[in-house]
Amino acid sequence: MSAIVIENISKAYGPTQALHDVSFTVKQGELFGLIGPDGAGKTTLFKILVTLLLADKGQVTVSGLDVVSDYKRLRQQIGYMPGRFSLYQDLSVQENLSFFATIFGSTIEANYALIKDIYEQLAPFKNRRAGQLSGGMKQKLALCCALIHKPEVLFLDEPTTGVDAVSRKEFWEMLRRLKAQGLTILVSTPYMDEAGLCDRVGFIQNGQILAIDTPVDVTQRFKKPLYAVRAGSTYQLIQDLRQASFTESCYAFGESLHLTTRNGTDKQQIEQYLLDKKHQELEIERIPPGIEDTFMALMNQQAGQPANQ
Ligand SMILES: Nc1ncnc2c1ncn2[C@@H]1O[C@H](COP(=O)(O)OP(=O)(O)OP(=O)(O)O)[C@@H](O)[C@H]1O
Repeated sequence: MSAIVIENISKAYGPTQALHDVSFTVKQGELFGLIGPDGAGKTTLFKILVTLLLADKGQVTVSGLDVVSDYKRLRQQIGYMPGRFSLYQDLSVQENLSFFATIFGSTIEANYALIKDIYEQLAPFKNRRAGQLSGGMKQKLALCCALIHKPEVLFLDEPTTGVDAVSRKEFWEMLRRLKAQGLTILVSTPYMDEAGLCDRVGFIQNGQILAIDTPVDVTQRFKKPLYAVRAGSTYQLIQDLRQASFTESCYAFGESLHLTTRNGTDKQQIEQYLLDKKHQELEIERIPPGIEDTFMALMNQQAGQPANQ
């Protein structure tokens, strides 16, 4: 059964088309990741899903309730953690949590089981003002506040942006535990490494969904051979590869460059070209595509389309 059903949603702000005919569903109990760069339309979509913004066209139901006609009942059943400003900076940890419980007519004690794991990490700081917590702690408190009325569906808009790597990892472990308790979770992120932690991912760019699939299956859409290339001078390497007639795309990925070629150009031909250009310490390896490679290829495909498509 689907917990979230999005059908043909479009939204414009004046001349900016923020969402263009977006449709997809999220299954009950699923951890679904919406992956896309800044400005892709993630926040706009979240605001429509949590009843804070009206779409120009299309329909959405969450837990079987329409986001427009049933918005009051729906607000009781969803938790929303916006990208910013969800906490009262001058209230303490405990006061923030009590406040959010109270506005939903609940108490911290009533739903403590759901937040216990997370709240225990915050307990030593329960009298500290939210504004004085670290980024990672703020995220944990904001998550507790979004959970305190025991929602069925949780919407998390870029919860790990600006949070250190250790806290990001911990945050995703918390999400897996919440999923195990039956929650449906829709989470957005600009970080590709987090995509692999979701049950399914949707790629969004320029207000359009480019692909939806499991993290493993989505990489099957990347059909061309992919090579990781390294050399003594990465700067010169990228210049030369981008000028090569066989290059379709070439990006820096960590320490190496990821290269896709045209017309079946193989490893020997790439090597010969780079040796002719006097590159040293060359390493060329055929590699399987990752989620980020797939997203980049889909984005390029979209960019290559005429603007009216
Ligand atoms: N209130 C607004 N008025 C005008 N344009 C807006 C408004 N809100 C968003 N936009 C524009 O709509 C597009 C989608 O923005 P949105 O915030 O939904 O994207 P996003 O993927 O959440 O990105 P970010 O992470 O930067 O918030 C962008 O081009 C943005 O500039």
